[in-house]
Amino acid sequence: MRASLKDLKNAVNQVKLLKKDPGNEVKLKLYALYKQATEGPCNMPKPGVFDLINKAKWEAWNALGSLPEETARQNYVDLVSSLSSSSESSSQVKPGADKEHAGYGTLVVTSEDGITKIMLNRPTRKNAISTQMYQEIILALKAASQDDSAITVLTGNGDFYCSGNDLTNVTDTPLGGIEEKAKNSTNLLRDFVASFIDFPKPLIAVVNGPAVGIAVTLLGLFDIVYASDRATFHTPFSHLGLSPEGCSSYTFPKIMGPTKATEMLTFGKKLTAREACAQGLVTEVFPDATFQKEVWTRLTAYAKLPSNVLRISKQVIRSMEKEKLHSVNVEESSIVQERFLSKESMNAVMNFLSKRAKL
Ligand SMILES: CCCCCCC/C=C/C(=O)SCCNC(=O)CCNC(=O)[C@H](O)C(C)(C)COP(=O)(O)OP(=O)(O)OC[C@H]1O[C@@H](n2cnc3c(N)ncnc32)[C@H](O)[C@@H]1OP(=O)(O)O
Repeated sequence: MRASLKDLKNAVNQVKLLKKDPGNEVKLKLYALYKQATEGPCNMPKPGVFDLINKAKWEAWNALGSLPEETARQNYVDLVSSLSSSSESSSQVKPGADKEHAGYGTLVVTSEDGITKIMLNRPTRKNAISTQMYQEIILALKAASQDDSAITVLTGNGDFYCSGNDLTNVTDTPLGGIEEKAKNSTNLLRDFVASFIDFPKPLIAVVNGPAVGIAVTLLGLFDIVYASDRATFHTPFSHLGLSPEGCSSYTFPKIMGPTKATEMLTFGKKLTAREACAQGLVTEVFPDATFQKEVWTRLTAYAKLPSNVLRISKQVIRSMEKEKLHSVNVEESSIVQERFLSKESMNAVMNFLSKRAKL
């Protein structure tokens, strides 16, 4: 059942009773969701640069875009309920209770009911993957591969699933110059993709909104992909002077055939969720209004199956491909390293950054 207005009111009261201050970032998130749930999309003029607090509030609300009011209400209630349980669990850890894993700056990682959920948590940047986020996802997958959950889920916070590689990643050039930056970045890219290839349990993508770039290509390495009907799938590599990664040069032609894969990966054709489902990249599409409820109900049931059997089935289905996927990953990463240094790629990034600066 979706959260009602009464649930929202109760959750607002619950916030006042929290034992632990949830911190400014979470408070901003609560503010934005409340405004979206009660007033709809942000309709206020952007406050001036020196009005720091109101500007931060405005940005958090505005970042929710056209998120429907009922979804914002549900997200508010869910967030408060997770805060209440984590504030309880800090004083008394109940076996099997929702457990938030500490130590991540760009992710929220929780384990509950046999499911480890890794949520990308940079909603104001549309969950773009910063260098820190690449490193934290590698760590979170490593930890999830060893915990006692049956399945692992990757999803996004806010209105986007993920806007792909953070295009500002290239701006902090090390002493060794741009060549060293390209080498370090593509080593990280290779290790990041390898951690998906090697992940031993069922890995499920809950695609809550648009996905771009590497967030799309990686989907070929997931075991199930559920998408909201609001999600889109876009790989603008040629527009960025880049080449396909995430093993997509191998998985996409296998999944959808070489010509459809070429339209996406070479020509940057953006697919709707239904088109992506028809082409086999997405397992099932759900209406956005019921997406979270339907998906989590189903996953909770799946996670009750014996976890060792789920692991074994995944190995049986995927193990034959592993060696091939690793060699594709190494090859793709080395081509991306060259592309990073190309004029087309540098110009595309500079273009993006200068457009941002003018806003
Ligand atoms: C270290 C290893 C690296 C190896 C990887 C190499 C291979 C590359 C893989 C890729 O993923 S390529 C794809 C990269 N992604 C993009 O090109 C997307 C760029 N962003 C956009 O096109 C748009 O922002 C959007 C995602 C379509 C959203 O548009 P919308 O109008 O809804 O919101 P915005 O106002 O544009 O975004 C809000 C805020 O977020 C910033 N942002 C969004 N995406 C990124 C990003 N990928 N990198 C950095 N920043 C991003 C955007 O600039 C806005 O910031 P402010 O202007 O508010 O400061």
